[in-house]
Amino acid sequence: MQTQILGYPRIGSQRELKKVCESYWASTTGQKSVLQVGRNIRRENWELQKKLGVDIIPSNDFSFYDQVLDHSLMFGAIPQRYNPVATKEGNTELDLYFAMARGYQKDGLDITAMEMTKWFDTNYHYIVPEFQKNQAFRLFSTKVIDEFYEAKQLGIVTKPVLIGPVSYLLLGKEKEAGFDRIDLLKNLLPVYIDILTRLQSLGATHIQFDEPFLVLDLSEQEKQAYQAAYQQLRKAFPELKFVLATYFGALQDNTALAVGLPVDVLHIDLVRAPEQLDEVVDGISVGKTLSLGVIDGRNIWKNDFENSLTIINSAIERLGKNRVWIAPSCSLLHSPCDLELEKNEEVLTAEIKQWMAFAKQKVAELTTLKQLINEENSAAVKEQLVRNKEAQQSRKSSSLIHNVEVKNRTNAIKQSDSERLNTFAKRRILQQETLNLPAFATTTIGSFPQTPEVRSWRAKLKKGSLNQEQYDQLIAIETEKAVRWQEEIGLDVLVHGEFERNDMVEYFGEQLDGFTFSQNGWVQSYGSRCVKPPIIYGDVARPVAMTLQWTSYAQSLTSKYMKGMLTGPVTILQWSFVRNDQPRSETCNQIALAIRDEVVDLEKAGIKIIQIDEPAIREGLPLRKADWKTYLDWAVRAFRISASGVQDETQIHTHMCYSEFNDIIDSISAMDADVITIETSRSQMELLNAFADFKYPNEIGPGVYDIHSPRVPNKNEMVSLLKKAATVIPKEQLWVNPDCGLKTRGWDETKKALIEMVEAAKTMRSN
Ligand SMILES: Nc1nc2c(c(=O)[nH]1)N[C@@H](CNc1ccc(C(=O)N[C@@H](CCC(=O)N[C@@H](CCC(=O)N[C@@H](CCC(=O)O)C(=O)O)C(=O)O)C(=O)O)cc1)CN2
Ligand code: MET
Ligand SMILES: [Zn+2]
Repeated sequence: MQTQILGYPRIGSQRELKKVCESYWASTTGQKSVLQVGRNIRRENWELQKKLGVDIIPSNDFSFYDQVLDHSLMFGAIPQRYNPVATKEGNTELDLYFAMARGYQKDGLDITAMEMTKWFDTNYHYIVPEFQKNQAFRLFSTKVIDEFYEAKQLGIVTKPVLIGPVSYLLLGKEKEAGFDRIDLLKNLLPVYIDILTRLQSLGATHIQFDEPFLVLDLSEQEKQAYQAAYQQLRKAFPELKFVLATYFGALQDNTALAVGLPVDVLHIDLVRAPEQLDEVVDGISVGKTLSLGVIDGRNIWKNDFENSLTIINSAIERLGKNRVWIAPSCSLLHSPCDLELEKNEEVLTAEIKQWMAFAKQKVAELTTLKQLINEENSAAVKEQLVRNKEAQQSRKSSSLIHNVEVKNRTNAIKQSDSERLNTFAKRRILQQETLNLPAFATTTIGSFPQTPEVRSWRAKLKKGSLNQEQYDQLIAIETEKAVRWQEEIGLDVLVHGEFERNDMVEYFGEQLDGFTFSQNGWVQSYGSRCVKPPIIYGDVARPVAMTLQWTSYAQSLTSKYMKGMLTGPVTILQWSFVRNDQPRSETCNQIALAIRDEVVDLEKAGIKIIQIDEPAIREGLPLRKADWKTYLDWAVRAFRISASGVQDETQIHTHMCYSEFNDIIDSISAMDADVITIETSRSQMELLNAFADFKYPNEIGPGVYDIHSPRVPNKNEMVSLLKKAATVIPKEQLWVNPDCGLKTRGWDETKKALIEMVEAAKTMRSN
């Protein structure tokens, strides 16, 4: 029995990649150091996996920004608008690559970035491939080949990881009418063949194809594409061992398809979908190996060895040891790097830490499981099993986890707790009277630039070189500056800027019972941006108000409306590492009650507009349609519980980004927020159609500019987006705002862009 890894975190255990990329973008370091950091991270990852005893180690799981974008560059799927960047003297392939990811606004060029969206149900974002009708593909970037060679030079023969051809096409988007992207398969396969030819000649023996779409609902045509693609690849490479990786769910009705594809190893996710084991084992043909994803790649809890051994042994009984591999459930991209770096017991106590495993520890667990199976039962290995049992037992019986009051309160939630007092139609009249806002009211989504300076104050507070009072003073000044500036440029509804928050989820987690934290448990979210998801280990409660002080302070500075700014229960749940000992819905209700109390406190303090962000509500949607309703019912209800403790006059906003709303618009509507702000600019208002078709009754702020790119939009382009919006949504319902918060931007570009945005709103009013 062998072990494999599908992918390893690539940010570096000290976020080296983030740091060097950001310096490169700021022109404070050269390309050489970027490439060097990349090489270092790859080497460390390979050598670590080797040292920890992994049999099949991946390559090409590294990326400077995003693995899907890597593939677009590899296949030469480079939108034409980047030609000037590609041909400009002095620009390298990496410059072209970053231009596609982030847009390009220099040397007199002004080119928008490619769209970004969520990677399945994770908080990772990928760059969406753009396809034209007669899209041609050719081998452009040789990264996968170079990295295989690089590892080989280090003495490690790796398994190159490719996104499979069908999933790659399905991840993309048609940029003109008149074709279906799946029909591009025939153009694409020759490039795969070219790549595999080169890899094989360099000595590759195994190739991993990631085909996560196999756990989604597939059309007949897509199923046929799978057959066609893998038969053609198999025919071209009878010798190479193909590892087909599925993850994030069960194969279900695609089981027959998946087990029938001409590959050598099939990987399945047995953490998300343990129930699929029997059916897959039944179906898999002689000669094929099954890779069991038994270690959770999406959470930080220690593996339960006894449970895993049962699963593995049951597969071995029927397939034999030679036809079974074991692995983490999915790429470890979604796990933090190394628990050993967590040394501060005041942050993460020893009791809770012993229940956890990060990427490196998961790799070690994998080897231990293999040793236990292969009966390399040295005393040390047996000892591991005993200690693992103790850790599981300690968690089950810990007094830290349960809070009777919280359980009683969630059990007592009534229907009326999730309902506003009156319908939106009635509330709207009252809110208009109270608030008296202009048409095309302008606002922002909450955060203003988290400059290195602001972050450094927090770092100093942690280190003790600033005390709480000094820190608060600095934040107060920054907040006041932001308030004054918003007044000056004439925004209608102001925000306090979120300067006091490290992250919109972690900040709340830090103030809630039942949460703990890591100091260095970073996970890539997109590009160089990382999150440090809080860890929910027990029942959640709010001991004291969380945002009252800063919101009230900001409101006291101005006679304009200050929006209260909260993160909603579904998003806090979705962006945390959650308990696996109770249903997610239960944890979500506990959080909802905590947020509800905060909303009520803000209202009491005179805050008239309160935004409850739910950017992750779409992301949490199950991958299979059959499971949607159950999820949407509890998720929408949790949001409504958090929002319904207030009077009709209090205006509740919500905000979402990266959301394909078409298929869940009724649930979005059922959230019954008075105003929803959404991300629409990168898709040119396309997303609004769902709201228009549904005749969405409440107010909407479609984002008029992309905040993920440093590019500054001008007034005219925002006016034209707003005009486009006004053709599908009655203008009385429209707000004007950016796509999302501005924390990742600098002040210079933020100021310029918002001044243009306010001007755009004025133009709309005068039309
Ligand atoms: N959780 C979450 N998920 C989300 C979003 C989000 O905002 N939060 N937004 C969407 C897009 N994703 C995003 C994810 C991360 C960031 C982001 O800005 N991340 C920051 C880190 C934010 C943070 O936690 N900052 C901390 C720690 C900052 C830090 O790095 N400190 C330095 C020290 C700084 C110094 O000495 O000056 C260090 O620890 O080394 C703070 O401000 O306190 C980053 O990567 O740079 C933005 C968007 C979707 N998913
Ligand atoms: N209020 C948050 C902000 O402006 C919402 C972000 S959604 C990812 O940063
Ligand atoms: Zn957002």
